[in-house]
Amino acid sequence: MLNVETRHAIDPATAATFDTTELREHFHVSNIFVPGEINLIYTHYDRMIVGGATPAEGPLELDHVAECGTASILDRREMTIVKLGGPGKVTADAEYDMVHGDMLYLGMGAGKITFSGEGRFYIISAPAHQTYPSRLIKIAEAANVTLGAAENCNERTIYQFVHPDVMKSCQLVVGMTKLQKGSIWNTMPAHVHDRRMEAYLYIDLDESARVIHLMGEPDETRHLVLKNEEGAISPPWSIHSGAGTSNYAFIWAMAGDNVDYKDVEMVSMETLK
Ligand SMILES: O=C(O)C(=O)C[C@H](O)C(=O)CO
Ligand SMILES: [Zn+2]
Repeated sequence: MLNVETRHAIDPATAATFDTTELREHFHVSNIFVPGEINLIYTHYDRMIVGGATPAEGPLELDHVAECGTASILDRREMTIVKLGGPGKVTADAEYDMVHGDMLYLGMGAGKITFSGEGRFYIISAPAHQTYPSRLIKIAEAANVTLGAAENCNERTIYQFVHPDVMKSCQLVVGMTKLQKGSIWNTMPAHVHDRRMEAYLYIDLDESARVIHLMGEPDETRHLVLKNEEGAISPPWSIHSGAGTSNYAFIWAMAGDNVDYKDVEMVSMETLK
């Protein structure tokens, strides 16, 4: 069963008027992993799609998505699939066996996608203009950078999977950030990047743990309280940062005008409100 929800783009002045329910309606990503279902959110931020596939009784197929207006979803798109939980398999232009934390890049034209096996598959897709080779990327093959310090509670390693230092893609830049035990802050100091939107999915949290995700323009911030395997859609004008009640990991994914991870505007602590 395929469900697709459309999220229209919200401007910062409108977002500043939202109450908690409205903020969550527009920016919160939840309930994407439902056994036997593929659930997609088609955003109008760089037309990024985020979603989940959770095979239960048998394999799930992703092919025609009416919102994309093509015969098959990857006819004019690229995709990254992240494996969460038990092992599983993706079949598209080839067969890919995946374990927790693996990322699979599927290039434009890779065809119908079949998900099978255990656990959940996190799906990220953006429009593409040419075909780059599909590739299964293990964490050991990702570029990585360690940032922060234990005394600032933000010691973390940023693993860059779909990134120019590792492989070519059209728009997608995707990775996973893992916080050390005792560290709770991601992306603080915060940044924005008007050239690219971003989506976060928080993972590896205990049932009772939460991340207070910060969003909004730097001088007009709001928050979303998120649990395990929930996320946030970050418009290009918004900061995306968070503090957890424990350490955690998260998957970040961007699409937009460039694939330059370092092309960001840092936000000074004086600006944050
Ligand atoms: O912990 C961090 O800092 C991040 O992982 C930041 C994200 O990768 C990001 O926002 C990329 O633009
Ligand atoms: Zn960012």
